[in-house]
Amino acid sequence: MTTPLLVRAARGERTERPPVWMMRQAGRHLPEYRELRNEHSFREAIETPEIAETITLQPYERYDVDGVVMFSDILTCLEPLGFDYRIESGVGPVVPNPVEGPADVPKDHRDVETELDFVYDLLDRLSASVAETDAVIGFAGGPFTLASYAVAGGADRQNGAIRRFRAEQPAAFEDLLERFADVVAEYLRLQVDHGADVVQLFDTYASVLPPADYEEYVRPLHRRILSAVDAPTILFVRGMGGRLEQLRTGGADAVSLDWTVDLERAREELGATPVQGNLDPTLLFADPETVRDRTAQMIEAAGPRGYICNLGHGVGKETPIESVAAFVETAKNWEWE
Ligand SMILES: Cc1c2[nH]c(c1CCC(=O)O)Cc1[nH]c(c(CCC(=O)O)c1C)Cc1[nH]c(c(CCC(=O)O)c1C)Cc1[nH]c(c(C)c1CCC(=O)O)C2
Repeated sequence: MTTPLLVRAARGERTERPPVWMMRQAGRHLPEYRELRNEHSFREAIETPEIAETITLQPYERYDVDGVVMFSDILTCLEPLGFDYRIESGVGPVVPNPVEGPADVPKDHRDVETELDFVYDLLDRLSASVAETDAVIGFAGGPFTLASYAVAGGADRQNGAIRRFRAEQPAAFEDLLERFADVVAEYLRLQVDHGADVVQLFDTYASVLPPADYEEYVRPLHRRILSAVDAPTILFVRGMGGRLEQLRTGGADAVSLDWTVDLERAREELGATPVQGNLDPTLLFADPETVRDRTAQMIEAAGPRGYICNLGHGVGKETPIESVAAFVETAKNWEWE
């Protein structure tokens, strides 16, 4: 069996060129995605394995990236805990039955494998349709980010609702995070059973907590979740540039950095820890030549060992295809001397 390039980089190996994929590579910047979404709601698309497979493979076919990220959403993990959700166009995620007080914190969760069987069906398909040299990437949301949606009932600037909940109801806050951690640990563990070669944990919003609280409530859960996963793991939390040590010790094999972090300095601070990132996604609105230059500078700064070429966050909605292609090609044509 051939080990995918992306897996080798996530394990910290030196690779002949950096593997490349993009967060949110399947989605609204692709006309073929928008076309399919005209016919199906978001929930219908992620819950129908045939449709989710088609969407997952769209960026693979168009750009020949080194990994496909299963087309799904972090919000699926709300369901085993009894929360409903939908994605409203122009609004974003909506949770119609949010947590309002301690009594709304679930005591237990439903069976993850049964509840989220469409995800496992999707992964079975992807492991059959993706080449051995390329990686199938699974993922889940982190407990803080999921709890933020469950408490705020939707997107929430600065995550004020969950931060206030933690102050008013500290025990319930801790319980809620624990419940999500249970679901996410099981969810990711099963993704690997169904063929995920790598998994990424997105606790995107967790850095809004003060560092001491992050240390107390969030990091131990990341470590617990990731220790249950029998495949290379990547941890993404936005805004951790000043706290790289907290990210490095989160229990993942590799860390994913946002675009505000200086890659060369981060490499010095992080030592041997593999890194993924971190081109500013809005730079992809520049012309392809500029994108090539900036991507090359980034790869130079990262160096040949334990590095996965990616953006610092997801591909934006109207991003021009030619510039995305220029980003991917720069990594694919790279040769370390
Ligand atoms: C916080 C978060 C969410 N979802 C996700 C996160 C963590 C990563 C991050 O910080 O970006 C993760 C996510 N969401 C999606 C993917 C898989 C596809 C991929 O990465 O290629 C992944 C990995 C698809 C999606 N998830 C969503 C879309 C857009 C759906 C559409 O309108 O067609 C996609 C492609 C919906 C969604 N779901 C969520 C948001 C904020 C939105 C966008 C709302 C909007 O802009 O209307 C919650």
